[in-house]
Amino acid sequence: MPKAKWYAVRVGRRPGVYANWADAQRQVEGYPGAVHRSFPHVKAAEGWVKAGKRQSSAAVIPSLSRQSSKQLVTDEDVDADLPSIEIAIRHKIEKAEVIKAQKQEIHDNNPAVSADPPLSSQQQEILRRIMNGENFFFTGSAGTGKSVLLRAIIKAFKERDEAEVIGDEDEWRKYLSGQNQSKKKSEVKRWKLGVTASTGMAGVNIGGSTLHSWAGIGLGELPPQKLFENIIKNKITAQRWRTTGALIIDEISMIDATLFDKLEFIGRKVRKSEKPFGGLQIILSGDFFQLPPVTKGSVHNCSFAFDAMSWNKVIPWENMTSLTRVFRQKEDRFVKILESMRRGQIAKEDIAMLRGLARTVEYPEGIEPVGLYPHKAEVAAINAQRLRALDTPSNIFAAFDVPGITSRGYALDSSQATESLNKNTIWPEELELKAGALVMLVTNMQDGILVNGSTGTVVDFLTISEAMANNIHPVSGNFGYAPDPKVRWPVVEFIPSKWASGQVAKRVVVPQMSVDVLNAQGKPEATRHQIPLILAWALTIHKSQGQTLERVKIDLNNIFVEGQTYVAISRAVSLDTLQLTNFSEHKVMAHTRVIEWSRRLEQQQKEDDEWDDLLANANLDF
Ligand SMILES: Nc1ncnc2c1ncn2[C@@H]1O[C@H](COP(=O)(O)OP(=O)(O)OP(=O)(O)O)[C@@H](O)[C@H]1O
Repeated sequence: MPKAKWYAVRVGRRPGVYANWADAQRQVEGYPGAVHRSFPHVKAAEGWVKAGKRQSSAAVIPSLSRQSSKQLVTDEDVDADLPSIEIAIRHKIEKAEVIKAQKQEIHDNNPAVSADPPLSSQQQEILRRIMNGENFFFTGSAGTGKSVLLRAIIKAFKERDEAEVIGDEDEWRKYLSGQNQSKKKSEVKRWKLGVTASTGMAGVNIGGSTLHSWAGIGLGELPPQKLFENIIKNKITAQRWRTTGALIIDEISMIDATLFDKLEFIGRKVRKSEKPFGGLQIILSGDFFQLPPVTKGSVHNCSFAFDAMSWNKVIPWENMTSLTRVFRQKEDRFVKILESMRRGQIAKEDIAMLRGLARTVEYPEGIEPVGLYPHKAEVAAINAQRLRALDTPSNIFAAFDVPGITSRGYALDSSQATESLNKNTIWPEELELKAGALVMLVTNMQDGILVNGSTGTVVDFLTISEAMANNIHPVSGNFGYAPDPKVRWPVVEFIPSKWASGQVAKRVVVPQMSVDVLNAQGKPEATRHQIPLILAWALTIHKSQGQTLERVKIDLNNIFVEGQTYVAISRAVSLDTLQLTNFSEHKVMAHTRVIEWSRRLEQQQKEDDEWDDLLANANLDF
């Protein structure tokens, strides 16, 4: 007899529980932001639908209570008239339920996974070798598709080891605490792939955690033996080290040599194997010519991961590859300039040409470029001043943060969750918007057209139904909760992404969505519900790393570290849409040790290629 299934529609035309998919499908198909799933028991399905109703009201209360403009709330909105103490009490009660329901949700809404292009043959070959179990380091200039390849690797692991990729934390806990002994150890699901990055923001971008949190090393400053002893005291962390099959570390350029060696030592000790990292497969990605490790002393004297004593044992020369094809920029001259700038060089004729880019670029749709600056303080001041200058009403959207569990198994409180989200994501705790504001999207949309870095202007504030009545659709992302139908969300006119897709300008409504800071088990440590926009008149170069900006204005006046000029300029897609002020030859800086090391890598690759050609052409008749 086939198993019974109940179809629960939380958000759709008529929310409820349906006995067959055809009925449920009618409620969700084509419905923006529809949320549904199936259950084996009717009670569970009903409970999930009810929990959804509570969640969606709880989710918007904090936003409503802090909106400065009444105009945002429609007349039927009763919550807005409740006394604030009553709202606070209701919020507290409902929050507990929200957290409970939140934990049940499988977080497959990874914002990083949008429609990526097919891999090039070089990307495919690296993917093949990694899936074959080899340790690997792939690098390449900005825009050569490192992030695209990384997402493909994560996807391939997930498809191959489906059930085991994330593992079941609760099952592990039970097993480790002596419950659940009916199962053999080999039957308990376990983690297979560690997805990490050197910084929280890079971790969020690939749907992973920080390397520090995965490894359970805190700041990583203790001696290696002490770190090892601390790790084995925490069963969850120790088991993670022992049972992970492969570990991804993105933005490896920001990990220093000492930390790399410490981690390699811990790998051997915890996994009781003398193989590098104790046999854990290591997959590294990053560009040493971009931003260097954050060091306590002078940034110019930092040590890089490739300086580590264990580096060559972990990654032999033949397992390091530089991606060669630049996809972000299409103009040959721009690609060549960037390539030499990456190495700290610039030709005389290019200096003159780059100085000439100080002009103002006029754009047909009137949407301004994003400004990139080295320092946080100047960014905040510019955005605040530009917003103040607009005489349209101000609308403030407060984030709703939900605490989760840390990698070590501790529950965060709400202020810790907010702290973690502020540190590890770019999503604002409070977002003030006005019609006329220049904004940037901070997540990838599922259509693959609007991406992290797409910019546009706020043109209006509308509820979802008002927007739909005007043929303006919500962005195609994962909302976490259904967008509150009573709130007037910003309508944004995004610039045409000709370079990415050949599409024309898009006017869309951007409601509240969600972002997770994940713990090492792939579960949320903290979740923020907020509109995924930031003000974009100014942005730090640091935060722009990894982004593609169609229109960009860069001021190099206060550049202070190697790689900064290169990171900033390589965000642009063409020289026509780049405005560059305060450019001078000495602002182009690359770290001398990175230059030397990279030369050796290229030399090695050249020799390998020559050998391959030689062998291919040789008449080897054995
Ligand atoms: N195989 C490919 N075919 C076509 N376009 C690609 C391919 N790989 C990457 N791209 C595109 O090139 C752009 C840059 O890709 P990506 O962000 O992965 O580069 P990156 O090397 O990670 O850059 P950065 O170092 O600046 O972060 C993206 O728009 C991406 O969609």
